[in-house]
Amino acid sequence: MPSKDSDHRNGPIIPPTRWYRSLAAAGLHNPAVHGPARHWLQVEGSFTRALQQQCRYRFHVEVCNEGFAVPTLEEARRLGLAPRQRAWIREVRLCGDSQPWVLARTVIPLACLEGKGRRLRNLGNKPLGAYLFSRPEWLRGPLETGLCQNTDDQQPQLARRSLFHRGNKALMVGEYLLPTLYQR
Ligand SMILES: C=C(O[C@@H]1C=C(C(=O)O)C=C[C@H]1O)C(=O)O
Repeated sequence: MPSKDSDHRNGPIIPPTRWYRSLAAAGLHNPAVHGPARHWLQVEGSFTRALQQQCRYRFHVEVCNEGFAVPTLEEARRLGLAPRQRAWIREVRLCGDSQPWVLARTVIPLACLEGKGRRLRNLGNKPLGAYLFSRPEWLRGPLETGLCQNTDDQQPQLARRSLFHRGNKALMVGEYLLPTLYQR
């Protein structure tokens, strides 16, 4: 997938991340999960909605990359996909009051794009959360906590992700918190 953000000069990028089943498990490796980011790592319901509530004047979604691409091996395993199987991958910045607050990466397997799911390819700047949370057939699984593997303090350090299920189909949403969100 062509990347518009192939280096840090263009702003934060989605880093390699190690995923844990719970906040407590991640906390054994990095106690920062219990700091000011903790609230955001545990938000239930729509993350978009929670961010909108923090804005003084404007929330918006900026699409960075969107298209068919091969998920990482770890993502493919988590979603039960064959290695090298392509999926629709959407990477965005969730911005509050014109500042990037969260980077998000969503992996949508081909099976999810069939039928009504084809709309998932045409979200543009509309938040995915508005789509998922207005359709009761989509159910969220448990939240995982991620520890990002980099040292630059402008980059995401902590993340969360979950699968959304519709029947036997699932897509995966990862949200990478930028320090600008929780160090305000
Ligand atoms: C899953 C949600 O959707 C949000 C919107 C996204 C997008 O538009 O690509 C990505 C991740 C989310 O934080 C949510 O609001 O909970």
